[in-house]
Amino acid sequence: MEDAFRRQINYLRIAITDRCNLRCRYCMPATGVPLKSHQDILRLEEIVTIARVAGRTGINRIRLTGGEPLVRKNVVTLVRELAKLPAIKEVSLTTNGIFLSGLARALKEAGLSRVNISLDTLKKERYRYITRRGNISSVWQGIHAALAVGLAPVKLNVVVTRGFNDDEILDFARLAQEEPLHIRFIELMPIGAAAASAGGYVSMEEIKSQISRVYPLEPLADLVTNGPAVNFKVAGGKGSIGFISAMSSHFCHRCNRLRLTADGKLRPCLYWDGEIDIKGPLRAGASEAELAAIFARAVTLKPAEHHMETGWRQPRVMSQIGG
Ligand SMILES: Nc1nc2c(ncn2[C@@H]2O[C@H](COP(=O)(O)OP(=O)(O)OP(=O)(O)O)[C@@H](O)[C@H]2O)c(=O)[nH]1
Ligand SMILES: C[S@@+](CC[C@H](N)C(=O)[O-])C[C@H]1O[C@@H](n2cnc3c(N)ncnc32)[C@H](O)[C@@H]1O
Ligand code: SF4
Ligand code: SF4
Repeated sequence: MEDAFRRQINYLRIAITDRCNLRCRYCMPATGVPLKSHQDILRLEEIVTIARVAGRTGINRIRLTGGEPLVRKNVVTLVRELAKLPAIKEVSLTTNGIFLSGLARALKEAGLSRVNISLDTLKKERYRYITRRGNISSVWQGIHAALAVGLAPVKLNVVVTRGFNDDEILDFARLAQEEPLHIRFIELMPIGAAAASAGGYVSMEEIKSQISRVYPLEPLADLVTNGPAVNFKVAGGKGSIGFISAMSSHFCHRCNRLRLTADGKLRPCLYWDGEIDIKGPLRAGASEAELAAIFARAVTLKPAEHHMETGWRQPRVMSQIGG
């Protein structure tokens, strides 16, 4: 589908749960967020129906996110059903990695293509601090399991926060040189729990110039991606380095996506709060053609770009949108 700004929309991010086993400080409050009832959350077969309809409208790549997608019961079955849909060329996953080691093989066998794993620090105590409860060893077990079963390329998402983990930029760059890991530095977006951080992000240019002084970077075109990262090779390295510059140099002009929230709303943009209910019509018996028309309407509502610099006045936090 083409939107009003001539962008091709072919990618759907599905938040399969609003629950999470962590409480990352920039993502949600310490107390968590009020969870939707079981009844309000899309059932797995409903997600598959919506994905099949999405396929009719030109969506051919799906990413599962959340909340934490691996806390959803039967996530492997869901991946298997989605990967079987003829129109869908790729099913990928964004996860905090804590439960990945036990699921990686089954996910791969079910048809998952690849994983992005969130890891903001290499230090055990810092990891516990930023996630308010996580054990970094479990994440490393997940990363190794993903590499072992071939959920490649394995990407690590690193949200950089000034004064917290910006002293680890070179350590992550070294990791990209020594291991087949693709490190993506993400500018902190002032959304949800991070709403007060507008302007406080560490820019891609700042990170890149710090890295370039030690590790020469060359543009890299062939890393599998459906997303906003700009990627570089580290000279002589096994992995790569990417930048997701949502704030300093946004990529909205090449936006290709819609989002589906766990409670069944189609969201045309990460930032804007316009949402269209698709769960209601689905449960009321709408045909697949009628549901496809809802997708088409969501695409027409996509804005040209975000305006995160003007703040965040919405009730949702990031875990309720899926990142
Ligand atoms: N501003 C903005 N940020 C996004 C968008 N999509 C993803 N992000 C952010 O990019 C970061 C990485 O997202 P991932 O879930 O790993 O997905 P991706 O980078 O699109 O995935 P690849 O296909 O591997 O490139 C997260 O912090 C997301 O919140 C988007 O449409 N707009
Ligand atoms: C909301 S999480 C959901 C998936 C999974 N729980 C995880 O952490 O990977 C998706 C991505 O959004 C990122 N994220 C969350 N809040 C963010 C913010 N305010 N700015 C930038 N990225 C953010 C996370 O670091 C993660 O990589
Ligand atoms: S970033 Fe992911 S792991 Fe962390 S609290 Fe948000 S949803 Fe959970
Ligand atoms: S902020 Fe909105 S318009 Fe910009 S890339 Fe993300 S979803 Fe697309």
